[in-house]
Amino acid sequence: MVTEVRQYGATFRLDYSLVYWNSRLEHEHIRLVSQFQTGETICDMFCGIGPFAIPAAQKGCLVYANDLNPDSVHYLRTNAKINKVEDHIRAYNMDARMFMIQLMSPPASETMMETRVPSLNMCENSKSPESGTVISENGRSTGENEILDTEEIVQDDLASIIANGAAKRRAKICDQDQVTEGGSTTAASKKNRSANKRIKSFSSASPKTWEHVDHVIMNLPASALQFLDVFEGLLQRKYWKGPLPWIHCYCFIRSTESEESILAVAEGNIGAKILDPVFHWVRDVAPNKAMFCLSFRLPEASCFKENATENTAQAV
Ligand SMILES: C[S@@+](CC[C@H](N)C(=O)[O-])C[C@H]1O[C@@H](n2cnc3c(N)ncnc32)[C@H](O)[C@@H]1O
Repeated sequence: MVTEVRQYGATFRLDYSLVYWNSRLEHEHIRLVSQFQTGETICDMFCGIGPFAIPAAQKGCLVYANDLNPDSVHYLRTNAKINKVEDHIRAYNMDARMFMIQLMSPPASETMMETRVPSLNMCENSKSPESGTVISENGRSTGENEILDTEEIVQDDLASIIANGAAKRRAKICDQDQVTEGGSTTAASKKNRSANKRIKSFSSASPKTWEHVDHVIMNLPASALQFLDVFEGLLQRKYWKGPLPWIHCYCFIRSTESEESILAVAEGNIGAKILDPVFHWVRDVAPNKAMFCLSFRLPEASCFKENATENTAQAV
């Protein structure tokens, strides 16, 4: 059932049977976006059909928006067009951990004139490395995701990345014209050539996400806390410029839990102490359960951990 809803001046087209939508979050979407400044770079790890991404883009932010549900990404793109903000939105269809790893990995050819920008590896065609990673909050279809059309992420590495935690990985991005799909290899050179043309056409205008992003949105309240481990060792100190990003991680707090216990879980997953956390009550979802947004600046001790280890190893 395709319908259109309006939120604060933006129009959203969606099919309720295929994607997640909750009108009760309207105020929260706008509250968070009001914290963003024009020109900032935003990563939305669980974007749905774009209720954060579209207003942020309307505000003049550049938004890297990802969802594992291909139908969500389809409607995200549709909504970007309807609201005339396509230029400010980069859409991805992959697992949220892989999305962050890919965005934050500098391309091998950083120093070359023609920089390949992993952040532009947008997923009309992308493959989730773990089909089992769809969380029930996606609301709907798990759908088979597609294939990365410009770069190959080696599947074994991705599996070990997830298994070992973000601190032990760096996604491999290869300069090959072939894309591996579930063990078989598909020739994709023609497709890649056209994709690369697309990349070159706007890579100069895109910020280097491995150098800076301002905010990361994680609205998957039942399990976003578990995804915080992706930040451990995610950034490379030698590339990063400016302040570290704000993380906005949605979660549920039950009557048996407290802000302190949730913070302990977040710190355990991120592998560092979180300074000055801000808990914002969003809404009660049940008599004993409320939705909150935990916002904090990514701790240096977490995101540069891998580099610290590497440096130590080198020194030895
Ligand atoms: C609670 S909805 C939030 C959607 C949107 N941000 C909003 O506020 O309406 C969570 C979204 O996360 C997506 N999702 C679930 N598991 C995911 C994963 N592992 N990686 C990326 N997206 C995922 C779902 O498809 C769903 O659209």
